[in-house]
Amino acid sequence: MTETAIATKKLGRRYGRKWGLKDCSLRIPAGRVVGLVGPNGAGKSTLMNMMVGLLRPTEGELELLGEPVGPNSVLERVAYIDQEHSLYRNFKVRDMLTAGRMLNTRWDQQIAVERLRERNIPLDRKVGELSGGQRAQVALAVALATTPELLILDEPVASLDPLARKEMMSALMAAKAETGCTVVLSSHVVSELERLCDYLVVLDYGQLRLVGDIDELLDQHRLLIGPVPTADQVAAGQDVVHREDDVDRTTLLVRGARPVDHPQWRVERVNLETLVMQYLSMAYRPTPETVA
Ligand SMILES: Nc1ncnc2c1ncn2[C@@H]1O[C@H](COP(=O)(O)OP(=O)(O)OP(=O)(O)O)[C@@H](O)[C@H]1O
Repeated sequence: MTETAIATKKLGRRYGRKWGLKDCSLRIPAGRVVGLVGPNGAGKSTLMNMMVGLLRPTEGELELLGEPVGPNSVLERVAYIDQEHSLYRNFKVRDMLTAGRMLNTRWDQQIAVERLRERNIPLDRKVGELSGGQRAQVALAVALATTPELLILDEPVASLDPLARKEMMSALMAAKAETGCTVVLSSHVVSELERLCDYLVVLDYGQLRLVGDIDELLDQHRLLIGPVPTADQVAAGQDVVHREDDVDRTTLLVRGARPVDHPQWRVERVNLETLVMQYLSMAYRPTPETVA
């Protein structure tokens, strides 16, 4: 097992004159559950598609599990589930397994069959006749039967109702616990990822905004809250990520908070949703090439 699941160096992808992702350098340890977060158009799918070999980088380097991404390479050790759950709707479930077996050298039929039996999903049913939640479970069973070391899911629960969402998330957590593989999943909704993920990547306008172990990120940041007139003075001694002025109080998100020597100011821990929202609303002006 390699220690690093994903390593990128100045990775970028351009569509015509516009960059979908630019200058992305990160290193993610193996065995983590990684939440890839950002608003519409942030570059999440662009990054994921490069990881699974569907898009070529325009510039930079990309290694998965210690190997550069390319045909007949590390991709055999990587499974991908896209937003449509990567299934042929006219195939019977059994046919999906046959296709999986023929296309993957690392295929383990028993993993798929057992998972589907546990969820009462009949093998002779057409994929298109299953519910959305069942289709998601078939996609996960097929992906896990390829015995991946890295499992990448592009918004796996976006199209599901709340119950199917919960079932898919539980199935993912159980699969992660059983196999120990690294999981990367994208979402717009931070609260959806909070219970599942222990590592975070935040993208916006094709730029990497924040990356790290979630507990460490939460420990490194604090909210300082106090009266507006003294805000400049307090902010001057801190590494301020984001500042919000209301009528009578200022909230500062700071990194590595230094002691605040001011009785009217209080220091609070930040939750993940606030942390991400404040990084996303940091003053940032996209360059002309990164906007449509
Ligand atoms: N095939 C394409 N041709 C031109 N521009 C593209 C193409 N695919 C993506 N883009 C642009 O690249 C940027 C990043 O898109 P991407 O799909 O990676 O974002 P995303 O974070 O996955 O968004 P969403 O959450 O809406 O799926 C966007 O501005 C998008 O318009």
